[in-house]
Amino acid sequence: MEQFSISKTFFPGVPLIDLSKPESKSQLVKACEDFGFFKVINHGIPTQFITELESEAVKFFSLPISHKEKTGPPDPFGYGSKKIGNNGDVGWVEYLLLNTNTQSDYHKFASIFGEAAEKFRCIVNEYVSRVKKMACEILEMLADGLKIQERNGFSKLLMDEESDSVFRLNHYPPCPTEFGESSKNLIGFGEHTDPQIISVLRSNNTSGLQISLTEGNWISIPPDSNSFFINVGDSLQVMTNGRFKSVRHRVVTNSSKSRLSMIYFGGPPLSEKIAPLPSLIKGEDDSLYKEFTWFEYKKSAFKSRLADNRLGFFEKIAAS
Ligand SMILES: C=C1C[C@]23C[C@H]1CC[C@H]2[C@@]12CCC[C@@](C)(C(=O)O1)[C@H]2[C@@H]3C(=O)O
Ligand SMILES: O=C(O)CCC(=O)C(=O)O
Ligand SMILES: [Fe+2]
Repeated sequence: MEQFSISKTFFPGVPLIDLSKPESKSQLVKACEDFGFFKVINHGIPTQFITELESEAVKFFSLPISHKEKTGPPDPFGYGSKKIGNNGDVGWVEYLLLNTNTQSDYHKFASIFGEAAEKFRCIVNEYVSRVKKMACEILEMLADGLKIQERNGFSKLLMDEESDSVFRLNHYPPCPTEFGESSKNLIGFGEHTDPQIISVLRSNNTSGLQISLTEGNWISIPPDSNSFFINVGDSLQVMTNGRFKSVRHRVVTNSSKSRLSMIYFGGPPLSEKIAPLPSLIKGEDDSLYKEFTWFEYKKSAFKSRLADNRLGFFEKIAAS
């Protein structure tokens, strides 16, 4: 028993997956089963699209607060600072939440960027479409690796015109304190799991991201601005009937450098039923989860606190 728990908490390091290698398919499946978290290289996204967006983001966050606030509060899209969600969570972070399918937020940016608003939106759109394509390729390799008949079983949900996906820019300013060391554990973004199917994160070279594989133990993830970090979301955990794990993660502040991250959250259409794929269970009765749509899950998620176990509410209680 003792040995088991030790081996369960042993973390050999972030799985590094080279998407150009044929063996990456089985490595992806293993990483999703073991940790729900991995890093990809040879992802095919030219650096130019990443650095261009990064410099737009830097420009945006360096605007005076009064300007930035004109694009907020996040309703749910727009600029937000410190407050995360609607239920009392706060962090040492400012962010921009954007819709990936419509330009409904465009007017908000036009008011502060003027003509540059169009350029900003173009750069975001270009980046999002590339990252989404990569996310779909990964989801197809995963479906293949799980021997699901429909290779696009997961990816079609992101490809759907109605896909409810989100894009986020997070900026964590340096968080100095008079007491030096004590700023080490300040929270930038509180612990949580992402509700969607898959999240694709790119950050600058400032540390802060941590994942938790066992309660209360946090593993710092070394930053790498040339790679993408991928994490399994709650919806993919459900669609694989718990075989893939939605990873708990958080961001702690840095006392001297600012961290900038950009994240694509690939989600299904609102009306989509989230349930284990038939080939991953013997019968409907073997689903670990009650039936729900993405709309229902999202609604419930937005009523929760960041750290809540959102899936718990949708788990079937084993008959005693
Ligand atoms: C307390 C919160 C804040 C939430 C909703 C709810 C639970 C989880 C948070 C996230 C995490 C992933 C991106 C996001 C956009 C999402 O879909 O779920 C976030 C959202 C927000 O930052 O507004
Ligand atoms: O900003 C980061 O690096 C991660 C933030 C995060 O987990 C999120 O926005 O869901
Ligand atoms: Fe997250």
